[in-house]
Amino acid sequence: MPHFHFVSPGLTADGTRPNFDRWDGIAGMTEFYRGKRVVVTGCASGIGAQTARVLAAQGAHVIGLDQRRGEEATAGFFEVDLGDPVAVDAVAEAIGGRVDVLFNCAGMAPTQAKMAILKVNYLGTRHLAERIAALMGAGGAIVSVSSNGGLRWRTRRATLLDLVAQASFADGMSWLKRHEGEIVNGYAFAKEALTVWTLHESARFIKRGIRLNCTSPGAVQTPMLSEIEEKIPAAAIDGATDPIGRRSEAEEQVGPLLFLGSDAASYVNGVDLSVDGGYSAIVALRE
Ligand SMILES: NC(=O)c1ccc[n+]([C@@H]2O[C@H](COP(=O)([O-])OP(=O)(O)OC[C@H]3O[C@@H](n4cnc5c(N)ncnc54)[C@H](O)[C@@H]3O)[C@@H](O)[C@H]2O)c1
Repeated sequence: MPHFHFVSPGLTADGTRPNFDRWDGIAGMTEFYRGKRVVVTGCASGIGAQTARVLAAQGAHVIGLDQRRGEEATAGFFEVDLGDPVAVDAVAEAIGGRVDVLFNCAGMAPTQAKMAILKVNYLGTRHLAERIAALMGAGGAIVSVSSNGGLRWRTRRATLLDLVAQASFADGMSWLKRHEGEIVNGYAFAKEALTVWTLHESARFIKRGIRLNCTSPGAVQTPMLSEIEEKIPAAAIDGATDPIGRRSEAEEQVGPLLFLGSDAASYVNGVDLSVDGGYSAIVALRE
């Protein structure tokens, strides 16, 4: 059976350019996910739960992954700890078949232990993406939720590229253990690594017709932010909501994610899209 070679309805056979006979650009975005097989991590809560909900409403076949079950009803669900590469391999095997789009929304809060965060938010997320990419054909897309907590990746570019060059989960883990003492903020470093991995690997993935992009949200009102607020004063969090002057709702993160995963973004690759009300723009001009 010639499966795995997926041709997106809106793209040419090599998956890299719109088929203008059938393509209706941005107008087709709401129809894009109908019948698509989509994997969403972190589907039990917050941004992942909202992403899974909207995708299901748009007619996608949503396979949710999380370390625990949430209230969202996805067509399929796998319980998995993204910090466990053997479990990630088993889930990718169990998903099998063709996958059209992967949304990496799962993540651990900055309040958790440093090495656990690095393992889940970077190493495990990357490992899953590589495994799911093997189930995609030309026209596939991977969109990860990074963070504007990682917006200073340029200040550590060489170090982060060295980490990204570690080919396997185990190699990455050894690298992190060797450099543990130098990593001050595990959450920021993990998000910087995820962003740099996305930018770097996008050049490689696109040769297979798979686009790789990420979003960097600012403060989003989810259970994770409530957890953060128990340790960090609300005023410090709201300091990073400048200039829009309010926090994001989880739903407001979904549109940019769905856009990047769809054919409406067929020429968008290797992008870190800030979804933070303009905060990173201010920082970029200031620094
Ligand atoms: N909330 C914010 O302010 C904010 C800001 C920037 C980026 N982000 C990022 O957005 C993403 C979604 O976060 P959220 O705010 O919706 O948080 P959330 O806590 O509501 O949801 C995160 C989900 O990830 C799952 N998860 C955590 N560790 C896991 C593991 N080891 N294996 C499998 N699943 C795991 C959790 O069970 C949970 O369902 C995260 O990557 C987070 O870092 C959030």
